[in-house]
Amino acid sequence: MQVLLIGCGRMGSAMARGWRGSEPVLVFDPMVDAVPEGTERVETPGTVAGGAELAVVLAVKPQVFGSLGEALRPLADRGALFLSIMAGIALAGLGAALGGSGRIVRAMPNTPAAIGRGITAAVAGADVADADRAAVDRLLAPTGELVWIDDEGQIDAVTAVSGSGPAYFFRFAEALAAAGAAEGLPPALAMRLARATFTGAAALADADAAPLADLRRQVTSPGGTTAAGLAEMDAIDDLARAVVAAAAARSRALAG
Ligand SMILES: NC(=O)C1=CN([C@@H]2O[C@H](COP(=O)(O)OP(=O)(O)OC[C@H]3O[C@@H](n4cnc5c(N)ncnc54)[C@H](OP(=O)(O)O)[C@@H]3O)[C@@H](O)[C@H]2O)C=CC1
Ligand SMILES: O=C(O)[C@@H]1CCC=N1
Repeated sequence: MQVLLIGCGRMGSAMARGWRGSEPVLVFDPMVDAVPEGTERVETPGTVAGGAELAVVLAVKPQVFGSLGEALRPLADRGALFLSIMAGIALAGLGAALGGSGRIVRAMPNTPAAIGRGITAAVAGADVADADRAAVDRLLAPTGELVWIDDEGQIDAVTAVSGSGPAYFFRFAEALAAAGAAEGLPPALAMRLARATFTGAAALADADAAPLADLRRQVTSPGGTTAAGLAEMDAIDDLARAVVAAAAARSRALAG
């Protein structure tokens, strides 16, 4: 299947790198100086040839999409399959912008997609056939796991948990490093310890299927240091609730 990528920033270029060699990839992004090796730049997306065998991947910021819908309509008219990874923009809004097309899949990946370790949730529009789902399975395979959901109403929460989620873990590791420095460690050593602990804990959780609560208990000696630290973390549930609620609310607001 030929791919036309609209927007070649962080996520778009990560996906394009994964497709190289397996799918012919055209890129429309007037803002980037160079497109990824093995892909071809196009100047006017609406003139790209191809009908049902063309997949148009929407990877611009949601705020930019409004100015692009008109230019992409000819592709929808010719029956192209659309795959949107934009936060917030609902299938109904995408369909309206594309002149009523329902051959649209709305997906929410995350940045570990760049190394094939992402997780994406996707929901299909009304006119998406089984063959289209199979095409999306193939397109997203290089990015990691894919889970199909039936209820589009869940996408805002998905965005808030896994779409934005990598940033929360990075932020916590940054805070852990800062706390280590405040406790007297040289900042560079504190950051090294925090980062290695973060990636090591993630690798352990990946290698061991035990519930996370069990992995946590394995660290926590009764009456020991971890128990003392965890006792200070009671607010984490409310914090996580506020973080996810804020991100989900922002996702809903981006729909405009
Ligand atoms: N980053 C993430 O973790 C995730 C992002 N997403 C979604 O993916 C989409 C892209 O995000 P991300 O890759 O981070 O964003 P980027 O800003 O890195 O990428 C968007 C690209 O589109 C370019 N662009 C701007 N205007 C146009 C235009 N009119 N036509 C074509 N290209 C244009 C941008 O150029 P310029 O930078 O000069 O404006 C940039 O190169 C967003 O909708 C976001 O919601 C989804 C999941 C995770
Ligand atoms: O911050 C954002 O809006 C995008 C969507 C999910 C991750 N990044």
